[in-house]
Amino acid sequence: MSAEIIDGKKLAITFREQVAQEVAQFKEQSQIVPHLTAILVGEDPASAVYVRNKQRACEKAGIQSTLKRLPAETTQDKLHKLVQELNADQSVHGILVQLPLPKHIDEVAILDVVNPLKDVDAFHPENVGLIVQGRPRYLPCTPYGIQQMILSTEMETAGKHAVILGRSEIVGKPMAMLLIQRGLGADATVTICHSRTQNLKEIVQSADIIIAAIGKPEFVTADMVKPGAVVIDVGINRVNEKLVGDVAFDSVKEIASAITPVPGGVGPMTIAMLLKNTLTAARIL
Ligand SMILES: NC(=O)C1=CN([C@@H]2O[C@H](COP(=O)(O)OP(=O)(O)OC[C@H]3O[C@@H](n4cnc5c(N)ncnc54)[C@H](OP(=O)(O)O)[C@@H]3O)[C@@H](O)[C@H]2O)C=CC1
Ligand SMILES: Nc1nc(=O)c2c([nH]1)NC[C@@H]1CN(c3ccc(C(=O)N[C@@H](CCC(=O)O)C(=O)O)cc3)C=[N+]21
Ligand SMILES: [Mg+2]
Repeated sequence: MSAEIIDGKKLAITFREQVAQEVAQFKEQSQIVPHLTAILVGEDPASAVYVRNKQRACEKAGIQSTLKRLPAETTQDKLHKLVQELNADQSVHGILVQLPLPKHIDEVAILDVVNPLKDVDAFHPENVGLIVQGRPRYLPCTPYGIQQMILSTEMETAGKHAVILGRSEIVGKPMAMLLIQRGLGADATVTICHSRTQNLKEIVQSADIIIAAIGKPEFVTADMVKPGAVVIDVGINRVNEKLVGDVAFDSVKEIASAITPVPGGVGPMTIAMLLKNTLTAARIL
């Protein structure tokens, strides 16, 4: 039996329409246009895709979006000052610093400067702390989108074994935090795997839910997947000009009960959640 393909693009459109309605209402009441500003330093293929799609999505939802492009050689100090300027700019509600930053930049030091109230990625330690404590201000866009996709399958997550591949601050770690919370689309038993994990294949084989976020094209193969598992593919890899995920989609879909495609899966949902967070930012500022 072939898996249900979780249509992230379609689900994202539903969420974006909802946000667009709320944005329109908010504008009418407040006369304020929600405004997201992203900073992109240098070039990164996954960031390039993100930048393009999110600009378009913002426009459609009635959210103003600005992109600050800086050359790869930009100094720490210059970037730091730009973030401070945006913090002080009353017309900017959401600030997003595209990751990864160039090697010579201290990423953490920059992210720490973002006003936590404008931190729509939820990377600031204050926002991470609130997530860990189960009282989020902003939900991290990619994990939040993934949780919504899992909810859309109507699969019970309570008590299930979720195995996350990757321990990044942007996907793996916050994903684990959402799935261990009490409540709907959560209450899972969570294992995080990374490049030092032993017996990774056996651990993944025991998963009811697999979330692959390592950035290795088609790393998760059919022999690693328990029949009936739900498989979420976060990977955005460019292979011969094509977008490929971290899961060997064609073979895994024959074993899984549900699976997300790349493109058309997690990516569009990440953007939908970013729009939601930008509206939240405009409301709380
Ligand atoms: N669709 C979307 O919305 C988004 C997609 N992405 C994509 O998701 C992927 C992951 O991104 P991100 O989380 O930023 O990744 P990072 O590169 O920051 O982290 C990768 C993680 O994977 C682990 N890892 C690498 N190789 C292996 C391996 N062979 N076995 C087990 N673990 C491994 C690393 O382990 P260690 O810590 O030990 O190095 C690390 O924890 C990328 O393709 C990225 O483009 C990212 C964000 C959003
Ligand atoms: N501070 C920060 N926050 C991020 O959330 C962040 C980041 N930096 N750096 C880069 C990664 C990557 N990322 C993507 C989001 C959406 C798509 C996306 O829209 N994907 C479409 C692509 C469709 C296409 O254009 O081909 C899809 O998968 O269907 C891709 C990649 C967010 N990231
Ligand atoms: Mg660095």
